[in-house]
Amino acid sequence: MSLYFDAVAILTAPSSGGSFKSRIYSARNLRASPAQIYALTTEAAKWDTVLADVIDKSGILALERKLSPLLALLLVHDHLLAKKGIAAPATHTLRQAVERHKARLKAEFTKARVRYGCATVPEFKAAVIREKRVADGTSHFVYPRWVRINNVRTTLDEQLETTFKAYRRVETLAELATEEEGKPEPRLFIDPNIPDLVAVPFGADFTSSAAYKNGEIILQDKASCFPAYLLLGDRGAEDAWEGDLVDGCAAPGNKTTHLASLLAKQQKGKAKSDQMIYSMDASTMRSKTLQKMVGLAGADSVTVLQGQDFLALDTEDERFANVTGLLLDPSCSGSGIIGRDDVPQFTLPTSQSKGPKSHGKKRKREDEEAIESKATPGTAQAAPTDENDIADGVDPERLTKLSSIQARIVEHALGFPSATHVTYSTCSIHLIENEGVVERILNTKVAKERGWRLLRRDEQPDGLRRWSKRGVREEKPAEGETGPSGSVKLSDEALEACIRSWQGDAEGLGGFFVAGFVRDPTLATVAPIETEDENEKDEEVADATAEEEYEDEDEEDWGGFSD
Ligand SMILES: C[S@@+](CC[C@H](N)C(=O)[O-])C[C@H]1O[C@@H](n2cnc3c(N)ncnc32)[C@H](O)[C@@H]1O
Repeated sequence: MSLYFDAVAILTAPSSGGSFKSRIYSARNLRASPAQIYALTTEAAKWDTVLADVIDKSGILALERKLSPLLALLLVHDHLLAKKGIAAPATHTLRQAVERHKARLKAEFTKARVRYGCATVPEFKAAVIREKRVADGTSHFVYPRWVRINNVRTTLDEQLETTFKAYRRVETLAELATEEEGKPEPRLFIDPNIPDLVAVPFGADFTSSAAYKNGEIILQDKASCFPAYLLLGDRGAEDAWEGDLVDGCAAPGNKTTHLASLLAKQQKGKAKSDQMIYSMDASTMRSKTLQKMVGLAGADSVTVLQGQDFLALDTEDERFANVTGLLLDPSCSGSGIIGRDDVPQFTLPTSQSKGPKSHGKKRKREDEEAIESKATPGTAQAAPTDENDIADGVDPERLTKLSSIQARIVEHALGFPSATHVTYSTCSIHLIENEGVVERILNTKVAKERGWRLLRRDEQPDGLRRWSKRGVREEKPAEGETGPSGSVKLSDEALEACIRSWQGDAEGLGGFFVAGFVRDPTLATVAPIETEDENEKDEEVADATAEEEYEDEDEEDWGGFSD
């Protein structure tokens, strides 16, 4: 089936649970690539009110009987806004049904842009998005576009002089959301917590900039930058990180490339180091994305182990003898991701045609088959929200299984012979996947035997020490709602060591959790300690691992998309 018919089918199917993205990736019977369907539907949804108006005013639904309102909206989106236009041969009947009216459509679109007082399409897009946020009551949330500077290829100063030259620096995040008359002024906020991270207004689009295409800048949400910074900190050339690193659950590669960037910065001015970053992902498809992103970022220090299950990595393997730091960001419920469960809702054109003439139920198969998936925008990097594509939902059983795997993964990391620092992170808001895993880890045999403890707040890198959102002791559903609940028995100091972020506040982030573990030989016990019934634990983990499907294994080759 074609891109547009697939998109219509996905958008009109009854909900089968899970996030919109996971529904696309797990759907069978689709002809177009899931990445293209996702990009088309999410992009078109941003423009729905404008496109519905343009279609209504141009009157094409009354004239083109083959077009349903939703199909017309998707086709007109690509006709007016996709670089290559509609993804179908020029002779295709549906493409012709839209292109016959191109002068009218273009004129109505231009009139709409002028009505919004915008000189360019990107400005128009930003204005439309702003208007929608006011309409749905989320305009007070600040969700900027976060941009990380890749020190492997460039520096913050260099980018301020080039990519962001026309940007005016503002002192607060809120100023990025300020409404302005006429042409919005490009504004830039330099983040006070994460080095080399900046924020720009949400509508800013860098996907066609040289810096983005060359991997000099990487679109990565702020909270997603916490783990690598927590691991490698504010070191300089004098006290640079020693030893190799492992990123055990790495695709699409945001945190791996961040590790490489931090190492590159620490080593500036020093002779080329032979330090290695071993980066892996159990999913072979996602490993390809990882490999691409590492290449784009110029991260030569990274060796990608494609399709490698971190749990199957032999801690005693000689290659890893010098691994001192590990970053673990395993699959999680993704409950902290903004807009995760939103199936795009479309405002549709209203002037409907009287319906297809005689094709009826037997819509011409050739129509569908002739449409090829070639026009939906593709970009060079992963979108920030691509980090967690697998698990979803708040089914308590699922959360318990996820937390078992998460704990098992961190526990495995603590067993690397030379490891001194480990970080564990999720983009989940649930206690069981966060503080619950930390509590479990601190009670493991390996943690006690080897003297692992939490990296205290006062030991954390400056920017994270100053971050105020910390671990929680209890999770309770809000009044009148159902949801996971639970509590942990961690000390106040341990909860202060845990770092959190939440959706819907003035920080401009989604829900995220990270904790650092550090090995303190003075705490190591001599005799092994049994903390749990080992057999029972192994069985539980084996069950959970067996059920942790890599749903994305069927993904077609990743084409990338902007959010
Ligand atoms: C949250 S995503 C990682 C995002 C990544 N750290 C980033 O910043 O771009 C979790 C990844 O862990 C991978 N994964 C899950 N279990 C794994 C395992 N046992 N070994 C290796 N990778 C695993 C999944 O395939 C998925 O790509």
